[in-house]
Amino acid sequence: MASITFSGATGNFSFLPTAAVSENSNNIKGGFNSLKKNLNNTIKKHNGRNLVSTNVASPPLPVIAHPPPKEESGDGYDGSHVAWTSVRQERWEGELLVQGEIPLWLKGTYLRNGPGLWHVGGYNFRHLFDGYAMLAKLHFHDGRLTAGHRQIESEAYTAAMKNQKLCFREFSEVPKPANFLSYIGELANLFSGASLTDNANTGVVKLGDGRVVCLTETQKGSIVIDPTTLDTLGKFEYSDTLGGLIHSAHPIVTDTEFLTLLPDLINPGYLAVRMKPGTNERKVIGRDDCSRGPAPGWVHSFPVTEHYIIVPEMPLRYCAGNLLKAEPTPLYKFEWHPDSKAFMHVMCKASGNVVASVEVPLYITFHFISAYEDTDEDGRVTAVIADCCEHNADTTILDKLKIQNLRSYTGKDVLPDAQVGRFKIPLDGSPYGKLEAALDPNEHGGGMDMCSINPAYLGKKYRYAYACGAQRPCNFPNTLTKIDLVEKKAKNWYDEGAVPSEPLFVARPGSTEEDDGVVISMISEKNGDGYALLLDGSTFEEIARAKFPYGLPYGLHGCWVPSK
Ligand SMILES: CC1=C(/C=C/C(C)=C/C=C/C(C)=C/C=C/C=C(C)/C=C/C=O)C(C)(C)CCC1
Ligand SMILES: [Fe+2]
Repeated sequence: MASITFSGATGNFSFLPTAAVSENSNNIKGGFNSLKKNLNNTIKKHNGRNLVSTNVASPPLPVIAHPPPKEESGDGYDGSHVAWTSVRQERWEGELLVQGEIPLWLKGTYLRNGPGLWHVGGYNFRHLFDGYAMLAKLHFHDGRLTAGHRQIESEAYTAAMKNQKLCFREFSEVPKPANFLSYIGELANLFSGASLTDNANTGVVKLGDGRVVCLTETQKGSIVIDPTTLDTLGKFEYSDTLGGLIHSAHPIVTDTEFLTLLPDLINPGYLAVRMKPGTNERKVIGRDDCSRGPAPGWVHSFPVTEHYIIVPEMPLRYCAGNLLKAEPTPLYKFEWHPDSKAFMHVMCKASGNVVASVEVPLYITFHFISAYEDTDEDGRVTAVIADCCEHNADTTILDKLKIQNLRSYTGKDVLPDAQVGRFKIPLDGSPYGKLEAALDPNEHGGGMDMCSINPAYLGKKYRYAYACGAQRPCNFPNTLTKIDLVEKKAKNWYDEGAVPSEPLFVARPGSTEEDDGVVISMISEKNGDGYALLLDGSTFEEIARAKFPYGLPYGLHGCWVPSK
């Protein structure tokens, strides 16, 4: 879609034709007229306002971003915290005024994906993970910052907008069948995967060949986007015949490969697969049978070391019965099976052989931080260490992430505790592994999730992790935390009322220290505002922030696309 660029006395800005089409507007075609109206308002309001940027690297900039009128969200929610409020409009792009200094070496685009719209045709979704995907971008260039956001045009989103109703099965939502016959058809669609969503609202990755793909847990929800325009380019079609409907939402992606796990719901186990850059074909590395249980454990993410793929087998297991249900069950598509125990498996990347399968204490994790090989004094690998954001084996976190619970914060401390869970998986044939807190959880306020590390340390022994932590009372992680796994200390960033999204570490080119770089996050504020935030990776002090024209909802995961 072409953009229209306008230049004025106070600077120039571009506005995409559908940018002013409110998500609530029933008349999509009428959007262009309202665009023109908004545009005239924008021009009038910005004429003569020449705000000075405090960024010494760039010339004074006009404010070129203008919030659209705050419309009623359409879901009966007045938006007291923008983190849990549907995005105001389908898309926007503009340059932001920077306070502080963006390092001149920071050249590239931070992309962040996440749910952004939780209602359709007057119907409100129940869970955070149900929302239609919204991509946000922060493009850093010469100390300046251009931002934008846009809904991903998945089939699920497009059909919902066209028909003004839910048309595909989301995390907790199921379309209502019109009658019994359509219910039977719906069941058939479920078995074929046709009724599952392709709403790619979880993550975004840059493949080794440069393609940028948004992902969710359904394989059909792999969608290629343009990292500059945020255009939806089309489905990422896997050209192999591996089949299956779901995969891990967090593949491990490097310049040379894409590794992921495909859970097998029929013969409980996992296929580990590899896809090379420039291809769409996944090849099997190996298969890992589940040790126990009626189905594989939920595998939202998994870690790797230099030589191994670590396959987690949580007692929170997929449940085919729950997949078929029309109403959400207490644990959605999953079931908690403590009797089936918990395991960690280690598969050799080269041979596909499973070299260790150990029972570990019960655990709940969605996000692994990283893993590495532990060696003895002779350099022999004796164990694998795998770290994760672990929710004290308590599934209640899933319920806390219901949109209603997030919106109805009363000031009570309701966020369940979490820890940096450190697994030690012996490779000497012993049947048991260990799980312990890697540091005192009070260091990060007891809550924690949404983590990243310096990507150069993927699979290697590392010291620092960046995550969201908690300053209590809270109902959701509300700090950014830098965790030092050697000193067993954390340094925390906090801004009252702020909900920060997953911190992403970008290394300074040529750096030799693990924490030499910046940490990028996007903040949703209680008052409806929001800003991009840059922290120094080493001191964890703020170095720059830039206010968005209006706050954006909370987003899940991001990636860095360096400029060429
Ligand atoms: C759509 C279907 C599914 C979808 C699964 C999805 C969208 C899962 C998303 C999971 C995410 C975003 C997990 C994030 C966790 C964040 C936490 C715990 C933060 C905690 C803070 O304290 C299936 C369920 C796969 C079934 C098929 C259909
Ligand atoms: Fe995730």
